[in-house]
Amino acid sequence: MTETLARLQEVTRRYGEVTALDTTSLEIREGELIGLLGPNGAGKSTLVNLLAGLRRPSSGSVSLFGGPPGDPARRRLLGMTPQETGLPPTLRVRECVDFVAAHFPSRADRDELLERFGLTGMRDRQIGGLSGGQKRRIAVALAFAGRPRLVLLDEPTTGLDVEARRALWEAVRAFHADGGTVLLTSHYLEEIEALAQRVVVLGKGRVLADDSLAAVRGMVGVRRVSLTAAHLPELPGVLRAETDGDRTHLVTADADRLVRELVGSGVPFSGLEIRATTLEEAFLAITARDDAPAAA
Ligand SMILES: Nc1ncnc2c1ncn2[C@@H]1O[C@H](COP(=O)(O)OP(=O)(O)OP(=O)(O)O)[C@@H](O)[C@H]1O
Repeated sequence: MTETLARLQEVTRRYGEVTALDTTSLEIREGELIGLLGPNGAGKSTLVNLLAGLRRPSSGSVSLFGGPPGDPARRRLLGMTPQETGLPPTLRVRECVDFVAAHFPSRADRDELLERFGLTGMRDRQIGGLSGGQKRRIAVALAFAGRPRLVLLDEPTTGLDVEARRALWEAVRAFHADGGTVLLTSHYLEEIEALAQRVVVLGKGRVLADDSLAAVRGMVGVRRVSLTAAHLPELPGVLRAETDGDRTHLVTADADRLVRELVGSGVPFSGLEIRATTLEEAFLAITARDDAPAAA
């Protein structure tokens, strides 16, 4: 049976009046690559910090490798890149990797690690002289320095250009292919689609969906209806509308009804296309549904 590496059970975390996580349960099993998706303030960082033992729950329980996350022996099996990191500016890149690795009993090969994250060319440079994106790449690489079993990456590629982002995805994939387990949060839906097998959608501190990428899309059943028309009447069930040149794109949970109404309205249109949604559209539909008043 696959081992559970980390678990939140009915966890609530409050900051004063704000409930950042609301009776949330989640299990991370060995070998998974989980994408944690949610709008600003959904509770993603709070969840990551609870798993890393940096915060304690207001109620409920959190376990990491079968015990309390604050326990140093357990923390040594965990790699983490928080949302914001400060790196010592006077250390050289290789020195910084060695310094972090020295805290772990099992260490990644430094030069291999630098190579994997595209940092070989800057190994002898002082961190203070590097760009924000370069520092971010180092901060992510450091999460892997102690050969962790589980890695938590909180928005790992924020601020990186496309090339650096792709290099980092490759490194995460390679770690996962070697049997590593990863939980990553991201605002880049493309990133979740590119990496994750399981998607957890958080909204207002609650798990709105926890399933495979395909299932999360299927669950909301959202379709994108595109057409060209000079003028469109009011149509039912439109979750979002966008125009792109002369094309109009309508996101809806009931494409059949929308098209019936459109045809019934007698308005001329052409180039009708209906397709499955991207994760972004599915995600917007899930969170929109959560905001909607309960059906009578
Ligand atoms: N230290 C804190 N003190 C007070 N409120 C906090 C604190 N940390 C988080 N919060 C609040 O808890 C809620 C969840 O925040 P959290 O940072 O976990 O969300 P997030 O999903 O990571 O957001 P983002 O995508 O913007 O990083 C927010 O309303 C936030 O303002």
